[in-house]
Amino acid sequence: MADEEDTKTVQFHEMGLDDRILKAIAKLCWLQPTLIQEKAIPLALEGKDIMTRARTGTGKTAAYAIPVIQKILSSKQLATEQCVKALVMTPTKELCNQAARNILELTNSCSREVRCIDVSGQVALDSQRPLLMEQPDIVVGTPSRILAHLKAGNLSLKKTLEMVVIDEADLVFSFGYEDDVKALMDYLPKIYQAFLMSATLDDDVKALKRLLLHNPVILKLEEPQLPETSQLAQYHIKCQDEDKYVLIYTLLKLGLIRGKTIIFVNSVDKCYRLKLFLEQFGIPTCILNSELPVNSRVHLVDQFNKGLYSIIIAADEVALDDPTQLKKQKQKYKKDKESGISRGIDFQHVSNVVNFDFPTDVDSYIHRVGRTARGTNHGTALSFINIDEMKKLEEVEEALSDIHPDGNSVFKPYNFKMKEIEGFRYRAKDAMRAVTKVAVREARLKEIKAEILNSTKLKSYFEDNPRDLEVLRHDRSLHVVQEKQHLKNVPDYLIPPTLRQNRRELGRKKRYNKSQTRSQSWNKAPAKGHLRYMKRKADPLKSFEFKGFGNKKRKK
Ligand SMILES: Nc1ncnc2c1ncn2[C@@H]1O[C@H](COP(=O)(O)OP(=O)(O)OP(=O)(O)O)[C@@H](O)[C@H]1O
Repeated sequence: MADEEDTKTVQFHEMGLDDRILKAIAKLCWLQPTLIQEKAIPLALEGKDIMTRARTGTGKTAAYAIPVIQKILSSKQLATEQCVKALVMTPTKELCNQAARNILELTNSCSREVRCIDVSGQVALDSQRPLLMEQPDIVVGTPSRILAHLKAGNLSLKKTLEMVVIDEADLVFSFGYEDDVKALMDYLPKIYQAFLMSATLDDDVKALKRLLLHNPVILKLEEPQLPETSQLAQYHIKCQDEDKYVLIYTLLKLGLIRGKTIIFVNSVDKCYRLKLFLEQFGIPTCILNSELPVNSRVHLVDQFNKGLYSIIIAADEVALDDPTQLKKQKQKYKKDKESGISRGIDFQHVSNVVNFDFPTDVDSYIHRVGRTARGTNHGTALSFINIDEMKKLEEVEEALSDIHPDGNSVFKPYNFKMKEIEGFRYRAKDAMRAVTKVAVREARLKEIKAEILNSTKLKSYFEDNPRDLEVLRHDRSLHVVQEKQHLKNVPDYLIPPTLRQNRRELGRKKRYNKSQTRSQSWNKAPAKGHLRYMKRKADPLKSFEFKGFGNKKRKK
């Protein structure tokens, strides 16, 4: 009985939270707190400084945002004057933007009683001054941006600040913000409550702790670095480098990878190469890499989250997006090279992560794969492995051995017989021929051009120089790789016999779904459990019998 009491999750409504926060949580459909939220929120409400280490995707943002909002709402009841009460710092603009949006979601029932602004945007300091003069309750920014505002006198925290948060704390120093954080200390009051949130507790986080926290509670959750196999299924396919293109095309075209998908590659060039390749088969994708301006990246992730795109091809190189930090960031660039794009970004409802190129280290694998199976969602990770990458796979296997303490590997092999898809290989070769160096260069230029046209900074320049704008608009690229009708459809004879049934079912399901959508207005909604079962069943990566794939021996 006592044990039952101990293991019972403390629910949100048992934490003494304001009704408006509970309403916002209900709107987000969060049924119960995640482990880190369950542990951190009550301690934070007691006023403790907290340092946490919790796995990626476990809801660390809400673990600090909920108590921060609760404390601000409570202080409002005392009719104190409007002032900045909380400072939230993260190492990149995207993460600032994301934190501010999460805070907004959690305050959307507070009818602007809690105001939060994100000052990390690429605009002049002066243009944000009026916003800061309004004394928002929460200010979000990178350490260098906050320091710049403090130095400019746009922000004053000495008398009013009550809470300081550093999210993704392990990246703060390695992104070159050490001096800024140290300089910032002079502008903070003597007493404040602080939270350090991190996916790892390394020496940098410990140094930050010494700098910012007073006698903190350390919440180091003893949990595997990635979710259990029941939530996250991890597969690998052993293949030659040149097979990767035909494989990804086949898996996508035959519907073996379905739902929102992030395909990771190891270079920006490869992003464009793969995009141009897939487009010829009528598979639309969008690209995410650190070359794109931060606004475009934020916009893209937003559109992906809204469901406008379903496949992102991402090259995870570090996002060196703050010019003032560039030199410092470059010095430590190597350390976080791999995690730049994947770190901390909350791509929502991602069904699959595909490592087209295997990541160069364990951390990077964890951060890439951590983009799926977030919160309480399920997901699948599939890694293409060539012979040279086997050692890296073993390193990841070793690092994730805590998921399967019984000694079994966390990876399941994805038995795919390459010879079954020979017909696809010819088509892939045909498509690959069009992906020349010139075409890739044109595609990159096209993207930069689109960015220039969309740039708000250059708007006034183009107003004064309309001819330049015209030239840019009409300067069409010479080598556009077109979608090819004959490649778009897959004739039946190309499909391996074992997959034909799968394809028929796919077609039937599509027709069934259409008729369901039509009739749903008068039909009773299916039970949630049934929906979950259907979704799992419909996920071919999980439900398909790969082992029988053209294997005559097994048929016996
Ligand atoms: N209690 C909850 N129930 C269900 N989903 C939740 C809950 N809390 C947060 N989430 C969702 O989980 C996802 C991950 O949350 P969040 O980005 O805060 O994780 P994180 O631990 O900060 O990850 P990372 O270390 O990668 O930044 C988000 O989509 C969020 O909406």
